[in-house]
Amino acid sequence: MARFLIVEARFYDTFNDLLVSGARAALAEAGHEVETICVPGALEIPGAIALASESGRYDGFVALGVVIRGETYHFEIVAGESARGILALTMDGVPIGNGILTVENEAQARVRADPAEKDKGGEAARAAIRLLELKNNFSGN
Ligand SMILES: Nc1c(NC[C@H](O)[C@H](O)[C@H](O)CO)[nH]c(=O)[nH]c1=O
Ligand SMILES: CC(=O)[C@@H](O)COP(=O)(O)O
Repeated sequence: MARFLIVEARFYDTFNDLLVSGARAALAEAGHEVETICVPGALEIPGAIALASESGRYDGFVALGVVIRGETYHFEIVAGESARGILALTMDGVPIGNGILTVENEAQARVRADPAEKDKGGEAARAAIRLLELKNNFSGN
């Protein structure tokens, strides 16, 4: 059993509830413990994971959030830089699954957040589980 932390940017409650539900179901199915914390937006997720990882209290992380395109370039920043920050941590050995939806509208978000549809929350959790398995295998644990 491992301990995972879900770090969610709770920008859209309805979609986040669906994403968290899917991630929790995947982690429970694999027999892992899970805690959840909230941050203001997707840009804060990589920093929150970095801080939590330094604590040594968690084995893996699931990043969840919803970024919906608005009128300005800010979408590219929020979507791209949150992903870049997560990948930088992953490349540094932190098992993270990225379930931050980056979509054009709410209809696209709903289909991807719903565990009965594309289940991107569950998908991100399974990715984090797999990365932790690889980390443990490569380190001989
Ligand atoms: N527009 C969305 C944001 N924007 C907020 C940023 O993520 C960040 O919190 C702010 O720039 C302060 O640093 N965040 C989302 O998660 N989703 C959005 O659609
Ligand atoms: C993804 C965003 O940051 C977006 O929701 C902000 O909307 P806008 O670009 O219209 O300010």
